[in-house]
Amino acid sequence: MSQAKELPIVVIVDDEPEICTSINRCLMRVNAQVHSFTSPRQALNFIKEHEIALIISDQRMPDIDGHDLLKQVRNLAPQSTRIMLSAYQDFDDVSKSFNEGIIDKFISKPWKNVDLVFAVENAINAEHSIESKVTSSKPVAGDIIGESTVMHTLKQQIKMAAGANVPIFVHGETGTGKELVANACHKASSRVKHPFIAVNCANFSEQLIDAQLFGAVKGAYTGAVKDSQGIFAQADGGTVFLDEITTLPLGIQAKLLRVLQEREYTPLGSTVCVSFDTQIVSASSVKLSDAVNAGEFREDLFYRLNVIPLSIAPLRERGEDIAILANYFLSKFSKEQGKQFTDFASSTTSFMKQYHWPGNVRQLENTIHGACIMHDGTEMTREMIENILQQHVGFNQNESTSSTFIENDDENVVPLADVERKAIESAIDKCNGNISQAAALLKVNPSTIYRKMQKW
Ligand SMILES: Nc1ncnc2c1ncn2[C@@H]1O[C@H](COP(=O)(O)OP(=O)(O)OP(=O)(O)O)[C@@H](O)[C@H]1O
Repeated sequence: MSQAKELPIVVIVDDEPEICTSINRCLMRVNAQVHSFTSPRQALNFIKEHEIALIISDQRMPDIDGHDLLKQVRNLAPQSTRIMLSAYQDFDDVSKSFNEGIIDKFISKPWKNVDLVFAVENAINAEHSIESKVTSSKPVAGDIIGESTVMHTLKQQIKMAAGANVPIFVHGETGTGKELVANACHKASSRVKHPFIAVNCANFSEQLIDAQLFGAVKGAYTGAVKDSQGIFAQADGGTVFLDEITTLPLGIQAKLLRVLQEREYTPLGSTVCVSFDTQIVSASSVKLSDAVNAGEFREDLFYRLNVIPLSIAPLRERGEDIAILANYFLSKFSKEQGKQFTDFASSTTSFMKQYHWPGNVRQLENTIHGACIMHDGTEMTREMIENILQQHVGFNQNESTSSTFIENDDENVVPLADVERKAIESAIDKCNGNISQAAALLKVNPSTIYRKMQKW
């Protein structure tokens, strides 16, 4: 066999010959044989005769569209990596193709060459290092623990969203792992070697968040004693994670919209425009659409940021993940604390599966951490967990019909919002009204409490 034949085969399909040519040019430095087709039918005929490693297809084509083409390729060459090129407005269709296992990744048009090369090289390297490639085992979103169907779907969506180079919005209750997901999107993209910088929008006044994001020149506001670089500049080439985006003051919402539209910003007090290249991931525990309806968030900014929406289910809705996460945290903290814990008593596991976890994974993590510090033994009992919950959120061991449990009897079910409110109010009471201390007890940001109080 000649050297050329051993190179992995990459197929490009786009009805526009210029697009084929520019992808070809972009992949010139990739170690692969690249074949391009303007006709999906010709591409299929080629694929029937050759073992391909990867296919990049346009989404909208006359005759056979990208979805149908890649579906056929999945059947003909299930081991191949399938990338769809798409204008992001078609995200719903792309998402469907993805969930059906038809595509592995999508890249928006116009694409960045670095993203395309990164995706192709990754796929080819994976292909070469693992004889039989299993798509779901690619090392993406690896830090996210969870085997439930919803978490599998989320991990797939992260793989797809990373590198698409359009804004991603992550929604989930407090402590569900929004920052973790944002970071996974960063790590799975070609921006991985550049910084990932997170900023909690709720922690600042309008002026400070402006300076924090876009920088400020000396004297722009009281306290600006020297020029400062904003997060957009610091994260250049990487990712900016804007947490609790709905708390952004309206003035900054307007500025952010302009910045995203024009791809440049002006530091506070300056007249010089600065262009930037960063991926934007934003997140909120409030649905963006709800914030828009409540008049707290600009609708035009909503459309800009919500291009790829990712949603994380609350922990209580993914029972099988509770045991997996709990075991992971037990082994981690037991080791860290020099303890002997190796397992949970079976009653502990069923207790943890029944509990509502209003603070989600963060609360589970902190509870097990606390139990590892405060208790000893080889098996972690239900009492140890209850004891920590009692200290943190005033959980009452004697209340058999405790509102913190998921009840089977519909009439006794207490809305989660009430459970959460009770936990927060009880923590605030314990701290004599000190929100920062209450937040520390609940292991959430003070901004989370302020936001919820505002809502009540
Ligand atoms: N699926 C998961 N696997 C492993 N750790 C997780 C997972 N989800 C969350 N965590 C852990 O839970 C904690 C909270 O996660 P994170 O800060 O990402 O949540 P969040 O939704 O951004 O919280 P907040 O709404 O308060 O900003 C972190 O320590 C994180 O590592």
